[in-house]
Amino acid sequence: MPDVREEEIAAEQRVVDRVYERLDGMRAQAKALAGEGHRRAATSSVSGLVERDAMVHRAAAQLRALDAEAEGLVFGRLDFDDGETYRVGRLGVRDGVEPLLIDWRAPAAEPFYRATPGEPLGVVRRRVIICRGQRVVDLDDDVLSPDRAGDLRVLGEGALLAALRRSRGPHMRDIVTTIQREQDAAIRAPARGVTVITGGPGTGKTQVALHRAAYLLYTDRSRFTGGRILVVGPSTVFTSYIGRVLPALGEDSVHLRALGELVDGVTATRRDRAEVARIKGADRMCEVLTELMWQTPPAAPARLRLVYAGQVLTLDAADLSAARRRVRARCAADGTPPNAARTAAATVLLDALWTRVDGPHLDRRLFAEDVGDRGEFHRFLRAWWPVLTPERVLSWLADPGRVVGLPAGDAGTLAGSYRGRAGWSVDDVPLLDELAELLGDPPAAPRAPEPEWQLRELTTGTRRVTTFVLSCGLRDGWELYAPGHPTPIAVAGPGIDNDAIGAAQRWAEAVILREGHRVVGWTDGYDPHGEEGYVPVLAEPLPVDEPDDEAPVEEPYLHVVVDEAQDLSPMECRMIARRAEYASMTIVGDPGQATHPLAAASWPDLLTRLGKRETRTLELHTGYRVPGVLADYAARVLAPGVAPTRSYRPGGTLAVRRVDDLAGAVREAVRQAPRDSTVAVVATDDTADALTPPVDRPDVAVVPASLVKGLEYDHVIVVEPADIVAAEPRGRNRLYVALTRAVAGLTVLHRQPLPAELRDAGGGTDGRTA
Ligand SMILES: Nc1ncnc2c1ncn2[C@@H]1O[C@H](COP(=O)(O)OP(=O)(O)OP(=O)(O)O)[C@@H](O)[C@H]1O
Repeated sequence: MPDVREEEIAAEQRVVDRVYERLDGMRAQAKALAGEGHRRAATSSVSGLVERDAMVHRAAAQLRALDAEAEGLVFGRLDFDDGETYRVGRLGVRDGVEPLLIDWRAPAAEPFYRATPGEPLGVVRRRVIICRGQRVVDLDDDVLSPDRAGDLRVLGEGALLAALRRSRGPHMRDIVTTIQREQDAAIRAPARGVTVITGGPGTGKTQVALHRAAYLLYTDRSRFTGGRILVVGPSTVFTSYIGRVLPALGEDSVHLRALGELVDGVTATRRDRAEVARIKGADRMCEVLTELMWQTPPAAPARLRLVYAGQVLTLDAADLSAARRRVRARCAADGTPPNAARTAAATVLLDALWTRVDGPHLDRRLFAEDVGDRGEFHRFLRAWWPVLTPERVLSWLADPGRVVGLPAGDAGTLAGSYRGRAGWSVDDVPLLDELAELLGDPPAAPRAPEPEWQLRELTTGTRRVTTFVLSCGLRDGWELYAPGHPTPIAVAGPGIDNDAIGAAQRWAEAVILREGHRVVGWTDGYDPHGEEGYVPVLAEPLPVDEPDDEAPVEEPYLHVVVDEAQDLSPMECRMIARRAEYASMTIVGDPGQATHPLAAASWPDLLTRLGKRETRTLELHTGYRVPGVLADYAARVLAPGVAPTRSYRPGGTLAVRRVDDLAGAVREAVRQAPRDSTVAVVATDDTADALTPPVDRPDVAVVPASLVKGLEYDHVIVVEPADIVAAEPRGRNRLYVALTRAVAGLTVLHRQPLPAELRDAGGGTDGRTA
């Protein structure tokens, strides 16, 4: 006889089967929608294409979401005190009007993450349904009776422990089944204003930030369409680690970018040393860059020489410098940026040249017209006042003589960082962004004038028309031409009499409508065949999304999420603030892990840098990554005043070893790490360069300490903590970050004495603590 549990599993299986059946139906519908879209495209009209694109896009998004969510689709069940029951899953699934599955982000699913015995919210039982593929394998029930109030440490303990024990892949997985109460409160906090989410290592801040993005997209879908949430992470290693979580959550309308990727066309992964980062990250770089961009470009000609009215006119280097200063002063008066200042530069140069002209009989205006039109003057002007790119200007900093506004020592350090560099550093990206803003855009080239409309123009050759043209004449029947097309887009054939202008116009109006335009009236006009031609007075586009050849206008972000925000320098804040000007924000971070030399002293300070005011702060207290024994060890280097995290994860092994041969000890520690686990060797950036993973263990990563933030591994081997501390002013925090990456095992290897706080670590410097 099957026991109660098996019966319950079988009952859940029946529901899960129904949901998957329905999912198959939804998939078939989405495929049919895509097919219909392609069929419409066969009409090859503009509106057909637009419609096709929209349909195919919608169908593809639906299919993607259905496929991404197919695994573990149903994961929860809530039983209420009024007898109502429903299932919670990764997607909302209906069968007709009956809701089979509630999307985890829907308000109705909230009790799944919030109900406790003390505050049951009407729930009598909360069940986690554990599936493997489409098969229900286990159930985990919380009975929320008031007599168990205070009994519950976490929600869905069995499922949570199972999730924490699950083996780790190279990518972060979502936590929709096991989101905890305080995390849920942060995920579902209102979108408006600025939400600060803070907590120690492993408390799920990154998870919360990503689930929050998915939640906001779900609850405010009409507002957030077309990629209008920006999520910023500290490094490309980090963004690729978390990159799979969002699609798995069913969302692809999010721009996920590392700090080093925020400027289009640049992907920076290298961080500068702390003393360089301190200079590049400071606000005063704005002045340094402003001074820099008005300087004479290195390749600019040093002399202007031309002949006018038989006289040789010359401007030498000193004259040209003076002229450049005058251009800058003029531009400062009306806020013209350098890239829009070439006209001002021409005027100033002509003024300077005119002072060289000898001859009271000569006319100033004629002189300016003559010289200003000459090719040689234009060539000089383009070389002397080129359009500048941020990359070009920033590279000038390799010359310390160009650094204005910094103490000599800093100027030398800054210039040194640009000599022999391999590509841009992450710390350069805010400077490139600032320069893009400061340099401005060159004035747009004047558009070619529209060809003048010629009524009843007679011509025999083909010509592209600028509006729809209904043409009748040389051939039988009527032909309709569309803007930009040299051949007719529709031919009425002999079906409409050559004299039936009204009928032909009605036919044309129908075709034009299909092309997404509305005709307001007809008049005579250019006829491609040289006979009778009629053009619409106005054929205005219908309000449809026409495919646009022009560069897309960048939509402002409506919400910006910043992870590891404790580390943002003032210049990085300016870069993010530019993208968040009209956006609400979620700021996520841990002051205990702040390593940037210019990290803000507090959240209010950081928000001031971003030009925002805090609206709400939510704190996460429980850590799910680092087992207690490792968390306690790491907390020894935690800055005073920062509260350590309460760890929920059981187990963990700590080994601290003093060794003579560091490289050999690293190899040995790697060898001992289980094969099916993820392993990282963390060392100072300089040492990491010299350590290579053993050839037979490609799964072992050697990670410079500066890049390990936000990542996690089953086993972490931290090499020479004293060096990590000594490498930078906030080296202690860097070490804290390195020590809090391990999910199961931490091995600390050292040849030098350990930093004082870590000495006498439980089992001694040679000990192993479990
Ligand atoms: N509710 C949860 N259920 C299951 N796993 C969880 C939960 N919350 C967090 N985790 C896991 O704990 C680990 C740490 O999460 P996450 O990286 O989001 O923490 P964090 O606060 O951003 O850490 P850090 O500050 O060190 O970067 C991850 O493996 C995550 O999947």
